[in-house]
Amino acid sequence: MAHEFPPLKNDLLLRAARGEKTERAPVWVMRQAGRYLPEFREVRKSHEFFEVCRTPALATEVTLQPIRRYSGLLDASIIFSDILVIPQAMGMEVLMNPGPSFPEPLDTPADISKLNKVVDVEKELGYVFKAITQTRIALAGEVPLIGFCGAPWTLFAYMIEGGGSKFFQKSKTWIFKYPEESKALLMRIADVCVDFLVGQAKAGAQLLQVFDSWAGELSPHDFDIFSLPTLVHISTNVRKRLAAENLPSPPMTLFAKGANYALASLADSAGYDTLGLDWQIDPAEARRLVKGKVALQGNMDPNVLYGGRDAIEGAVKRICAGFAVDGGPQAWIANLGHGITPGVDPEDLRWFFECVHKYSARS
Ligand SMILES: O=C(O)CCc1c2[nH]c(c1CC(=O)O)Cc1[nH]c(c(CC(=O)O)c1CCC(=O)O)Cc1[nH]c(c(CC(=O)O)c1CCC(=O)O)Cc1[nH]c(c(CCC(=O)O)c1CC(=O)O)C2
Repeated sequence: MAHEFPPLKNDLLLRAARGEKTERAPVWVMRQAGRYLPEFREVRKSHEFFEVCRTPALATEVTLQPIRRYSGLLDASIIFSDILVIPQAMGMEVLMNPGPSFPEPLDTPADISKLNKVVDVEKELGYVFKAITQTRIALAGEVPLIGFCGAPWTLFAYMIEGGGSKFFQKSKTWIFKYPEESKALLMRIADVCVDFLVGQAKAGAQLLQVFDSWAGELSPHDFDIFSLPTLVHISTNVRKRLAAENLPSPPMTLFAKGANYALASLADSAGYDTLGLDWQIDPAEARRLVKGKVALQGNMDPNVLYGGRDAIEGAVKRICAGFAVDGGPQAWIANLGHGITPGVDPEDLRWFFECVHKYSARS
């Protein structure tokens, strides 16, 4: 069922994602609804993390917090959720204490039988769809709403490591010792990603972002074998499924953190409109590698936000100049190179937004 939503008043994000010239760069930041905001910490005092994700009224409230606080400065909202809701939907328990931890990670391929055989995404993750629809209504068209999911390789690593990891020894053991079983599991995760993103688009998400946060742990060779095919599977099938129902596909962004080695090939053939960049690549070099085939998003080091106003202004100025095409913003979404961290002063983030408005403006 298609929903009727209030008309969109600010489409800078969608125009930049389509590669268009814009009067200034649209800006948002990954993790913009979160712990650096006192109003978020207030909600978290009385509600567990996954309770916020699973309760549409709470997810809507925290998604809107940065939009309210930075009214007129932010050009996108992102639905409050987490990449780890997919492993939960596949039957795994995930705790947040305070970082993610899986009491029963997958140890060997025999453990794959513990996962749900069929994942009913509507039943398991329908709460995200409800939150998206409610948030679209509450946004009243002020800015577009982004939906997202984790990429198969990153989720696979979490499911096997049982949480964050420094050396990725267990997940690497899987791909090198059990490559066929690994590829099959990665594709199973990819199928859930497809259902999840299609559901988010139908619920009202206006752009979809896939987070391959641990792509940089793979060698270029192994990325091509264990991640890229699943990323192509997702972009191709999300569009196909929506087209089959005569629905438009929202623009899609891939953030493959640490995989700047793959930028040229991702721009060529991964099937995404925008590639998100971490801070380890120079903007002009990224532009050169993608040859105008995709839009770019990023890429200020999130820790610059701890450096004070002059440092922030200097970095934004440099980045705006680095991404500019013919002297102005085109096909660029300003963002950090990864999520904002909990200790940032919200007023310093406001300054970041103000600097982007100032230095990216087409003269
Ligand atoms: O330590 C980490 O950053 C990753 C581990 C972690 C995850 N969820 C988590 C934590 C604990 C924590 O943030 O402390 C747990 C988590 N997820 C989130 C929060 C809120 C916050 O950061 O203050 C939190 C902190 C929990 C809390 O409130 O106490 C929400 C979240 N996760 C995510 C998103 C999407 C986005 O980034 O915009 C969003 C929504 C943000 C929004 O609505 O504005 C995505 C996410 N979650 C996660 C990852 C994997 C990252 C990695 O492992 O390097 C990623 C993707 C990424 O950031 O690259 C896993």
